[in-house]
Amino acid sequence: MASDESQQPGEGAGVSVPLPLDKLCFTHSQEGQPIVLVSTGSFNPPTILHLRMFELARDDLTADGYSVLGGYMSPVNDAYGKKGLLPAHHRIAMCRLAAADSDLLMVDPWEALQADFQRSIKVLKRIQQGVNAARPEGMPPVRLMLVCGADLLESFSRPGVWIEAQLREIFADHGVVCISRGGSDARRHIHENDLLFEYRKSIRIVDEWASNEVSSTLVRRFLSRGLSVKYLTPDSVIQYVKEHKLYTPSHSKPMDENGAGLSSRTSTKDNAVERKAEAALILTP
Ligand SMILES: Nc1ncnc2c1ncn2[C@@H]1O[C@H](COP(=O)(O)OP(=O)(O)OP(=O)(O)O)[C@@H](O)[C@H]1O
Ligand SMILES: NC(=O)c1ccc[n+]([C@@H]2O[C@H](COP(=O)(O)O)[C@@H](O)[C@H]2O)c1
Repeated sequence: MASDESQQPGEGAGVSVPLPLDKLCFTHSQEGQPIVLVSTGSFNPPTILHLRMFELARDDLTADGYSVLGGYMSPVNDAYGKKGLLPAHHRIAMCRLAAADSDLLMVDPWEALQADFQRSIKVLKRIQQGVNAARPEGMPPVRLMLVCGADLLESFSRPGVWIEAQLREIFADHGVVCISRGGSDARRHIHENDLLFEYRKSIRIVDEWASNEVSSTLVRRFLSRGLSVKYLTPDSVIQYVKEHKLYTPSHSKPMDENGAGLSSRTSTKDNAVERKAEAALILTP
């Protein structure tokens, strides 16, 4: 299905960003259909559960004969405007630190560096193009799958949040790996929603049997109260947070303090200028 197919890898509405490819394990491709995983989100900050999602998804797909070549975290654009969202350069830096120890995870800063909010389908298409352009000759096309928690799956049926045609494209062309999460019943949600039910075969539900109550909200709350977050997020992220004095009570104020709108999905001019200035720095891993 068509969606920005004309867009070249690394090219968006704003800053051109190379796709990191260093951890992609192209040699796995002989073992099964090649898959690359992508998770979009705030990652504010990344937690161990964000990292776990990729491990769970890889195990589940591998057990069914797929070959997972790598994975990407794509931090959301500042214009998403979620309350307390730190500027993208901090979230990109923390995601990179969190991904450093992973054998499959990379961070694609493209979405965060664009002039405006980007729909997830665009992120999937961009990474799909970049990965396939780099794949060795003779390898079958690599499929990009969206990895998410059950709460994100629930948002698919929230009016005005997603575009139905794009959801159909995500299901039909990519597929979703949905990780169970306390408070969300993914199976029931699929049963109760006609669109999700229609595409139920494109949604893999993976149960996390270890306790997974950790969220970025919890980590931010602990940090703003001066409490320990050790074992909830990697030590390198904790170090970064300390060095940059993030998630102190002043950082937890709504986004306008940081230069972006609260809930409108458009960025200010100042934000765009700042983002361009930061881009050179961010593009260097
Ligand atoms: N504990 C978890 N279990 C399953 N999925 C999770 C978990 N934490 C995050 N995710 C998933 O990771 C993706 C990115 O999430 P996000 O950055 O919004 O984290 P979050 O912890 O939900 O954030 P916040 O608490 O700030 O709302 C989403 O698909 C979300 O569902
Ligand atoms: N239509 C869309 O493509 C769409 C809608 C809502 C959220 N999203 C993405 O889902 C993620 C949700 O992140 P949070 O769970 O932190 O709100 C973000 O990366 C956001 O870009 C995409």
